[in-house]
Amino acid sequence: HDWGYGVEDGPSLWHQNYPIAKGSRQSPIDILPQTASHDPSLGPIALKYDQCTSINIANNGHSVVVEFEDSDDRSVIQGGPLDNPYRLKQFHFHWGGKGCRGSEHTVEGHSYASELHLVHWNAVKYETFGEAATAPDGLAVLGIFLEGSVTDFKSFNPKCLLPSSLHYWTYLGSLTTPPLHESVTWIVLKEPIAVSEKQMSKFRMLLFTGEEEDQRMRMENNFRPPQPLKGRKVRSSN
Ligand SMILES: NS(=O)(=O)c1nc2c(F)c(F)c(F)c(F)c2s1
Ligand SMILES: [Zn+2]
Repeated sequence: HDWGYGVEDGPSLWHQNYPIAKGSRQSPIDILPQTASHDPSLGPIALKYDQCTSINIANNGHSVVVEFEDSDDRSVIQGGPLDNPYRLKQFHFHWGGKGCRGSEHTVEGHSYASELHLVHWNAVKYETFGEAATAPDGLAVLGIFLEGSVTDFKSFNPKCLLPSSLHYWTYLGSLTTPPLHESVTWIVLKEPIAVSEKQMSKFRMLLFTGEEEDQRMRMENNFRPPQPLKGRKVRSSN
């Protein structure tokens, strides 16, 4: 891969191969709740994951990704800032090496141990995920913070990964990994979910490299730091 999270290929160098890294709607951002404008026209988000069909789970060298069958509207997110339903394509995580750094979005400078991204695409307007991924209203990613605490969570359907409250912040942004397309309507839930240190340690056992490579690189700190807001408005649901 021509990018990573190390000293030679990390986020501060991505602009060399991906100039949009310095674009006007990059993600993640630091969310300031006090300056987020409450928008009463923002309705609740609706998640329909009941018939969700996961296909596989893989280590793609940057994260652990669970892919879903997206040939129809069986698993969609709609409502909130979205004008039509967006189909669930995959979910994946970002995390740190230890402690509470690891999330991509931060809230008043506060990081969480990890961040779950549920990636959806606008199949009403676009034929394929690839096409949607380059369109300004092509993707909707639901971000959920994971906070370390002593609890356990069972194997899951994404539905049970959700916190009790679906209150959210929303803003127009980008993919947080190359190609960094500015195609994402971000919906970040305010309430984190709890995961145990044991679960976090399982993430950290994943490798950036293949098992067979001699330099076993532990996968950790696979998060991009917050990017300039550049005049964007962050809106808050009620
Ligand atoms: N971290 S993210 O913004 O949710 C996110 N990045 C990417 C990405 F770079 C891709 F190439 C891709 F195919 C994705 F589906 C996502 S999803
Ligand atoms: Zn992500």
